[in-house]
Amino acid sequence: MFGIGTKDLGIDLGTANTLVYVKGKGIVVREPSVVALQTDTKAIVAVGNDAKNMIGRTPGNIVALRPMKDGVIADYETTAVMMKYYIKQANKNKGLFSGKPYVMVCVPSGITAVEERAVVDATRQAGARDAYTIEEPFAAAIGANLPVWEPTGSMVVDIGGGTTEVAIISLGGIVTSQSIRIAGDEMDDAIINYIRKTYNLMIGDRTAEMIKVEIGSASDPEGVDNIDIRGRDLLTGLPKTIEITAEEISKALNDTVAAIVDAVKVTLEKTPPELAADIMDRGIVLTGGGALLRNLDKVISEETKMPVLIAENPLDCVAIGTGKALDHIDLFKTKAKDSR
Ligand SMILES: Nc1ncnc2c1ncn2[C@@H]1O[C@H](COP(=O)(O)OP(=O)(O)OP(=O)(O)O)[C@@H](O)[C@H]1O
Repeated sequence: MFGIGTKDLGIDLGTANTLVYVKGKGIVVREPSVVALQTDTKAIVAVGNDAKNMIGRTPGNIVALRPMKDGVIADYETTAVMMKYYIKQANKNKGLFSGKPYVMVCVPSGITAVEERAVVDATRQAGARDAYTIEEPFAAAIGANLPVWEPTGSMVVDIGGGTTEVAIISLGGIVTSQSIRIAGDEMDDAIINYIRKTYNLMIGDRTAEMIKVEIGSASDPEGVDNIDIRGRDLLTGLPKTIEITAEEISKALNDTVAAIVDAVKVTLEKTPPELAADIMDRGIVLTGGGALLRNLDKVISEETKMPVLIAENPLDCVAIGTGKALDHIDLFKTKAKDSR
């Protein structure tokens, strides 16, 4: 069935980052989900890190774009091109696979059938022998080493760039879940809006993300330093530097954090009591880049009265889980056949 040397791939096709996991090797590609194209010919100028560095800095004939939005494909052709590039990259100089690989791709749990179809088709177009999908929070739970196949409740909150996925898992399936299109990108937008309104200063997406990572906090950022940021003064049109405090940024992030906490609470309210008791024992596990926001674990714990843990390597959990799910590919093949 498999070509000699063919290796299967797990791809975490994220709004912010794309990771490729090769069975038996681990994560071999980890790059931003960004592509830079010539505006007229659509020829690719750069993909990944090189393209991300161009965001907000391109001349008129080049555009740097993120083909994924809110966890789903916003630009089909560019997504396929990006995936093709990363599948090739996964094999670069390593000779990991010779034939076309089977590819497992993660998708948000709130995805529509049409959106899921687009992911499968784009993956095939990118060179997969066949493509299967796994729901992101399920992959995150596998990647965080939660006992997903056992008759016990596990709860995972995966906070990515475009979506926050909350799920209760038991016996190899999602019992109840909640997917909201509010996550890291929304935090960046909240910072941009706050700085524009308060200081009449326009900053770019990359600066906003840097501020969030450097001094962002879900609550009480005691001991976090102020930083200087640069942007364009909306009154004079000239570049300007201002100093902002961690308290201000924490306040700017209030609504986004509240929306994430709310999604966790709503999911808990829908959890059957036996599983809720299991989760009380083992705790809620946070994955995804958003899990690294200072004090987010504390705030969720205070609001839910549950223990909260951050997974080891939260940015890698979905990719690891997507890759590990390849060991159970037959389960996913059956599911794919059922829905086709
Ligand atoms: N230290 C940090 N503090 C806060 N946020 C962070 C930190 N590090 C990364 N992030 C944020 O995590 C997000 C990316 O996380 P991740 O790679 O898990 O998302 P993704 O899988 O690409 O997105 P999605 O799951 O929505 O498709 C970005 O918004 C990034 O800014």
